[in-house]
Amino acid sequence: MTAALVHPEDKASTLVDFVLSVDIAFDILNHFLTNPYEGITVVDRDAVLRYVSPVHERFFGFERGGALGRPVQEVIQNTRLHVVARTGNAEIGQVQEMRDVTRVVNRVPIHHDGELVGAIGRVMFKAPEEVHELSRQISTLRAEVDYYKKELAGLRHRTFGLDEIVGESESIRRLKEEIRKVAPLDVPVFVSGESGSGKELVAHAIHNLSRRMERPMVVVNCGALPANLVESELFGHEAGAFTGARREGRAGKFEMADRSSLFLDEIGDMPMETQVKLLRVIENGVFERVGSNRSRSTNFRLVSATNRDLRRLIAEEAFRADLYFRINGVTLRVPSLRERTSDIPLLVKHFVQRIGPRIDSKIHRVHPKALDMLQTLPWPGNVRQLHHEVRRAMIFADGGELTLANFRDLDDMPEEAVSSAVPEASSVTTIRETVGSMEYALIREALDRHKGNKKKVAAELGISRSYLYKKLGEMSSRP
Ligand SMILES: Nc1ncnc2c1ncn2[C@@H]1O[C@H](COP(=O)(O)OP(=O)(O)OP(=O)(O)O)[C@@H](O)[C@H]1O
Repeated sequence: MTAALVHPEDKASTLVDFVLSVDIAFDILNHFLTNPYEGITVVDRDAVLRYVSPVHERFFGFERGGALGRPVQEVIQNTRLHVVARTGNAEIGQVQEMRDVTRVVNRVPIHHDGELVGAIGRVMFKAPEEVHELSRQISTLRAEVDYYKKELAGLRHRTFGLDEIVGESESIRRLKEEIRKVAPLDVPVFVSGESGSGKELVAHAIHNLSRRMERPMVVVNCGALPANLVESELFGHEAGAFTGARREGRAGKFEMADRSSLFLDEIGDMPMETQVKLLRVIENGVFERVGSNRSRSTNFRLVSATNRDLRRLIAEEAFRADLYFRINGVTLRVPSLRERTSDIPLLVKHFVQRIGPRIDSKIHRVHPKALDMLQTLPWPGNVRQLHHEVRRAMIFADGGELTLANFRDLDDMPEEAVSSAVPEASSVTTIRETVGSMEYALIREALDRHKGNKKKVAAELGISRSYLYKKLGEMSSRP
C-alpha cells in the first residue's frame, strides 16, 4: 500500500497513485497535452508563459516553444490568465474571442504547498459543431444585447406613456381620452398640430398602448430625409442596388416596422413619387426593395403626423388625396400651447425637475409671477419652445428660484406661429371648399390613372357619370 492511498487528499501522492496503478498513465497524460480538441496554456505567478500545447501553438502560428518566456497578455488576445494567476480565483466556462473565433475556456489557479504558483488555461479547441453553433449564437446575442443597451439608454428618460403628456387642461384631457380609445384599434392615425406641440409624444403613446407595443415603433422623419435616400430608407435595398449601397443589402423602415407601428413624421414633406408607392404598401402590405423584383410583405400600423395643412397641399397638388384618406383613419389634433395656457405652470415644473439633474441646477421653485407672465405669451414654437426657455433660464439663474427677471428676454416674442400652423376648422377654408378640392384632386388622379376614361373613373370613385361631368364642368371653370 502506498502513502498516496493512506493520504488521498495529498495531490503529489494522488499523482503517484495514478501513475503506479494505471499502466497507460503516461499515454493519458500525453493525450491531455496533445489533445487536438483542447489547447492548454500554463503561466507562472508572474503570468509568464511556461507551456503552450502544440495544437494551441499551431492555432496562433507560433514556432514550437516560440511564445515561452513572454507575458501571456502580449501573446493571447483577451486572456485573463494573468488575473487568475494573481487572484487565485478560477474562471470556468468563460467565453473568449481569439483571432475572431469565440471559444469556451476554463482558467484555473495552480497551488504548490498552499501557495499560488501560476495558472492553467484550457480552451475547447477544434470543438464539435455544437460549440461552434453556441459561439455563433453567443455572438448574435451579444450584438442584440448591445443594441438593446443602446435602445434602453435612449428610453431610460422616456417611458412614452400617457403620463409623458403633461397637462390637465380640458383639451389635453380630451386628447388623452381619444388616444386611449384609438390606440388598441389598429386603425391608421393621423396626428395634426403645430410644430413642437407634442405630436411625436402622442405617436409614442398610441404605440405603447397598442397591441403592437412589444416591438419598437419605427420612426421616420420624412422632412429630414434627403430626397435621394427616401426610397432606400423606406423600402430598403438589395445588395449593390446603387453606388454606396451596402454590399449585403438592407431592410428598410417598412420591413423593420413589420408587426409594429410606423411613425411617419412630417408626412406632408414626402415626395409625390414616394406617396404613390406608400399608398400601395398601405393598401396591400406589399413592396419591393430598391433594386429587386421580389415582392415582400409587411404589416404595420401607420401613425403619421405633420404640422402642414394637408388639405391645402392637396389643393396645390403636392399631396395625394387618396393617400390622405388612407392615412387618416382617425385624426387626432394636438392643441397648440396658446390654446391651453393653463397647462404652462405644470409643464414648467415638469421641465425644471427633468432638466435640473442634467445641468446640475439648484433651482427647485418658480416664482408665481413668472408663471403668470409665461401664461400670457403666444408661444409660436409651443411646448418645445417653452422647454428651451426654461432650460436657458435655469442655466443662467443663480439661487434656487426662477423669477420674472430670468425670463426678461421673452417680452418681445412674435405673435405669429413659427411653423406653418394647421388652420383651425373655421379659418382659411370652409369645410365645403376643402371637400370640394379633395374631390377634384381625387378625380384628377383617377383620370390620370385611367388615361381620361370617364367610365372607369366614375366606376372607381363610386359616382355616376353625370355627377362626374358636373364636377368636370366645375373644375374647368375654376381659376
Ligand atoms: N404635453 C407635453 N408634455 C410634456 N412634454 C411635451 C409635451 N408636448 C411636447 N413636449 C415636449 O416638447 C418637445 C417637442 O415635442 P414633439 O417632438 O413631440 O413635438 P412635435 O409636435 O412632434 O414637433 P415637430 O412638428 O417639430 O416634429 C419634446 O421635447 C416633448 O417632449
